[in-house]
Amino acid sequence: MDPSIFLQYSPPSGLPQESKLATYMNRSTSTPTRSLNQALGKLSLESSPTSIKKLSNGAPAGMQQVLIGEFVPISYYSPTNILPDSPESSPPATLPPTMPPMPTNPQVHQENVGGTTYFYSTNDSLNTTGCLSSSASLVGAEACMGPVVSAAASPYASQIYSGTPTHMGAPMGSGKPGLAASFYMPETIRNEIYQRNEDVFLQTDLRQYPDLPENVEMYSDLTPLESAAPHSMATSYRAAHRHSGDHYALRRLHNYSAVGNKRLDVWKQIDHPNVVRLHDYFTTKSFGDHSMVLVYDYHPGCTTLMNKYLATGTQGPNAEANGAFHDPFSSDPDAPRPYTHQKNAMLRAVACGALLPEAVLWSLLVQLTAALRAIHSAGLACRSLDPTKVVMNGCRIRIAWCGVADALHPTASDMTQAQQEDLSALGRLALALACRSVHCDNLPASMDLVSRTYSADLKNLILYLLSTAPTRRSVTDLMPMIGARFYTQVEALERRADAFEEQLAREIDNGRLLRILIKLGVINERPELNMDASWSETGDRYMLKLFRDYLFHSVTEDGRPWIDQAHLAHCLNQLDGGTGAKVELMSRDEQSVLVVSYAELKHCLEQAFDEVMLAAGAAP
Ligand SMILES: Nc1ncnc2c1ncn2[C@@H]1O[C@H](COP(=O)(O)OP(=O)(O)OP(=O)(O)O)[C@@H](O)[C@H]1O
Repeated sequence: MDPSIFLQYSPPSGLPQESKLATYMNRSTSTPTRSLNQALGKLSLESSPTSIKKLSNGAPAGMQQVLIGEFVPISYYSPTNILPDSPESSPPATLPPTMPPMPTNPQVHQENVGGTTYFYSTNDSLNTTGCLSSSASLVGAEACMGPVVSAAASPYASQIYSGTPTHMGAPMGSGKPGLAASFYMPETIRNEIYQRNEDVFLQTDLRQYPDLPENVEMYSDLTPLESAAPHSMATSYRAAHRHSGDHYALRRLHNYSAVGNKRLDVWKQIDHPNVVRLHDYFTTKSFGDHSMVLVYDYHPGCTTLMNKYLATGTQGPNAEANGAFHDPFSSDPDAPRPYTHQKNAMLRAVACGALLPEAVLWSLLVQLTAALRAIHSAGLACRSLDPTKVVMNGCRIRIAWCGVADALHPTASDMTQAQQEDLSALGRLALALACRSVHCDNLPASMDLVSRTYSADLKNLILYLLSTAPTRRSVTDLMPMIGARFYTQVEALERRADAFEEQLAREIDNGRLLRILIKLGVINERPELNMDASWSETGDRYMLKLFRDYLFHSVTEDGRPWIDQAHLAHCLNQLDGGTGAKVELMSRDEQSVLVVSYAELKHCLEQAFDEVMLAAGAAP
């Protein structure tokens, strides 16, 4: 923009009455208090929207075109550019203790430049007000959408995405990652999250289960997790809590006749990342019998270790994809037959790369031993550690349905023996995973495979767990065998946490911008409010309407829509921050330009939205 076009001009008095801005300006009671030069000095043109060429076609005769250089999307993610005058950039401690209200009629200076009228706020307190208003409205917005957070603790100036941290990006000099990669979530994380969401919303055809009760105590929408086997003693369901709507996994024990036992209350206390948490248990007659129901956390997208790593291709959905080991003694006629015995089949598995990498095995073992350590130190035993009762989603495994054995056998008392059996069960599970077969009865052949393929530590750990010596074993004895692999696991988890934190940093502002868009949508072009048909065309709302036009309906010099998503996000961030940066809004009749700060626009937005909310909550 060439400022000389303003400087040479001596302003006429008055606002063109045909301009719709007159409606807004009529509310002003003040007189101009500073010169156009002063006002221009305050303009932040680097981020000004007027770099959009507008009005070239069909501009009324005599009107001065506001022609400014093509808008160049500067680095919107650089805090120095995005918030030139941001009042929020000063530390919260410097804010005045009280919050002066936004003046309803800010002092406005107006200038007509060759037929285009410019309006400037001359209220010097605007910056401060904008800052405070933004804090206030943050609380307002949060109160409307969720828990209130301390506005002062999170100034908006620092809430704009600052780019991928170097420790997450490609190393310098190793070539640029694609632009898309820097804007979008990696496919792996997206797929993982989508898969979980899909699982929660997946509806089973409940006509197949006509006997399912509509409600079971506080739970409804029961969906079987597995097709029921005939004469089954237990059935699993996903269900929604009737009050909170949260999903839970229910385990129903059919024809349950035992009385309650205290161990289930101890199970409820176990809160461990590798144990599916028991929340509640109750007996019910909703299924037509006397059943006991145990209520667990529901982990969407789960599959059992059996299905993931051990089932043959026809049995498990993931098995084929993961190169599952084909059991040489499978009853499946299509399964490859061994030409000699189990050992040969295992060696063939090694040759075709179907065995799990050792790092995966250690990751599973570290998690399982962590779970057992928590369970045993609580004075409990798992009693059912087998691959069908360990579930997995992502890289996390959890022992499922803990406490069911205690519910079924409340009088079983030898806990020490049960814990020893847990360790043996862990040994069998480790061997099965190492051989990728549940048929490891030929122990020498299986151990031979393990020693040929994996480290001595893994072999020793399995031997220790399977040992039948009378000496008492403990899960803590496994620690030296795991050794430094524990650090590998911790490092992998930290890297994963880094990746998720990086994604969170990218997406964290989306909700904030959505809330602003919702507010604008609620206000703009509302046909009428409180019987006032001109509501959206007057006062604060008119400014917002022009801002909406500016944001979404800008056109290039030759009339084509001008769309730059970075610019959109930049403007919405400025609005949310209520910064002192100025924006020039053109009236639709192209006769006037209103120069306002984002602080003023933010105030308008909050006022108008509050009005709508008030009207919405009013008694009919
Ligand atoms: N807490 C949980 N959250 C989500 N899914 C789970 C949970 N626990 C288990 N599952 C899933 O539920 C499905 C059924 O588990 P379940 O143990 O009932 O299998 P099953 O083979 O039918 O065993 P059983 O014959 O003993 O009932 C499995 O696919 C498992 O992945």
